[in-house]
Formats: sequence, structure tokens, C-alpha cells
Amino acid sequence: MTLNVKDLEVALGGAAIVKRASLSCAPGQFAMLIGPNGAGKSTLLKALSGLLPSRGHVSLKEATLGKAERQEVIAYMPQDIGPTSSLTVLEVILLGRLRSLGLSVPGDLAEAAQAALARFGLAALQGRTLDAISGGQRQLLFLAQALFRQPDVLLLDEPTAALDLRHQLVVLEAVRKHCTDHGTIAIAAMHDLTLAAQFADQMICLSQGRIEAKGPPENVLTVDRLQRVYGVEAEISLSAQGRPNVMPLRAS
Ligand SMILES: Nc1ncnc2c1ncn2[C@@H]1O[C@H](COP(=O)(O)OP(=O)(O)OP(=O)(O)O)[C@@H](O)[C@H]1O
Repeated sequence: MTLNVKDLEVALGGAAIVKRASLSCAPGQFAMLIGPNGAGKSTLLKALSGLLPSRGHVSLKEATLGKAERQEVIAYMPQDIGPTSSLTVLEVILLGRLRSLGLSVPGDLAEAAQAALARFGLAALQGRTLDAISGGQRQLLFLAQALFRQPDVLLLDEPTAALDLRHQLVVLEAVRKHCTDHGTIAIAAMHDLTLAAQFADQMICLSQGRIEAKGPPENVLTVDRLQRVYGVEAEISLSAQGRPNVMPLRAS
């Protein structure tokens, strides 16, 4: 069940934002999408999930996916998780009967939901409203929800942005394990290049809407590329696990 994207193009407000992006992810692969602010990472992820109109081809299981099918098999976790959520209008009206709906949740599903909350340390918060938990806790909750959906493809926009050091690892380890266990494909937009490199099977570097490089982290993260794409002088060393460590020195 490989994800293939060919010549994806997205225009917003009359401007080309994503330009002829092609990529491929094998089942179980965790890919990291990197690139400077405004490179087009969120736009690419939203277009892949069917939330933005795009041109080009997106296929999974060798079948081309239209917009509706993408929304079915691809889960997207946005960058800015406010106290609101991405519920549809229909889901919102159904929630008006939440109490009676709640009674009809099968026992095994309720147990699985509890386990999913517990996995991210959220079990004790289950009675709270979304505006009464912290930004990081909301990020954990929506990640738990995205995994609970069991999608074929999981798109995460800066999933660790609001999280402390430990929870960054909890989240990336959980996604890594989910991909390995279920063959799910995950693509995460990330700004922390060292953290991304630690978990990436593949890195995809976006610059001004174009894919500038893709492949193993050690091939994508080079001193020259960080200079060219990010305008940053950096040192790169290899960790004991053979993963690149990026030490940014100065903006050039
Ligand atoms: N609705 C819109 N209309 C016009 N331009 C837009 C719109 N949304 C985003 N853009 C522009 O598209 C470009 C890419 O934005 P996008 O949010 O995809 O970048 P990004 O790589 O995710 O950035 P960041 O790392 O800052 O989150 C930016 O120049 C942005 O200003």
C-alpha cells in the first residue's frame, strides 16, 4: 500500500504555492517534511488530505484517490489546534445527543478509547472540556484521536510544536510504533531537524514550494543544503545511531 504523489500543484490566492511535488512512501514508512517558514509544508499536507484543491495525482493501493476518498483514508492533524476541533457540521449536531450516543458506544470501543487516552497520559483529563486543558494536552489529544481513527495515511503538521522534551519523544515513538505495527504511512512537518532525523525513514525537503531533496536523513541534511534552503550556517555530526545532529551556528 504505497502512497504515490505525482506532480501535485496547489495554488492559493492566484499564486503557485506547491509546485510539481512528487514523492513516494512505502507502507509503514515515517517521513519527515522539512523546509523553512512559508516553504509550503502545511499547504502540501492539506492538499494531500483533500482539504485544499490541488492538481496532480495521489494514489494509494494503486488506486487514484479523489478528494472524498482522501478524506476517508487520510487523517490530518493541523498545526494550530485551538479549543475548537475539525468536527463536521453533521458531527456537531449529532453531538447534541452525546449522552444517549455515549450509552451506545460498544464496550470494547470505550475500552480502546480509554487505552488510547492513557497511552498519552490523558486519562485523568477525560471529563474536562477542550478549553480547560493546555495547548500541549490538546496536541496530544488530537494525535491520540488521529491514531484512534486507524487511517492508512497520517499527516501531522508540526506534531511536537507545543510539547515538552519528553512528550516530543512520546509522540514520535507512538507514531513510529503505529506505523511499524499497522503499516500506516505517516508524514510529519517538522522544524527540529535533529529530532526529525532521529525518527525519519525518509526526509523530504521543501523550498519555495518545490521538493529540493528527498531520501535518507544523512543524504538530505547537508551543510550546503542548510545554507541554501534555510540561509543558516550549521555543523552536522553523526549520532552514535548514525543519525545527523544539526547544530545551527548563525543565520547568514
Ligand atoms: N490562503 C492563502 N492564500 C494565499 N497564500 C497563502 C494562503 N495560505 C498560505 N499562503 C502562503 O503559502 C505559502 C506557504 O504557506 P504554508 O503555511 O504552507 O508554509 P509552511 O511551510 O507550512 O510554513 P510554516 O513553517 O511557517 O508553518 C506562504 O507564503 C503563505 O503565506
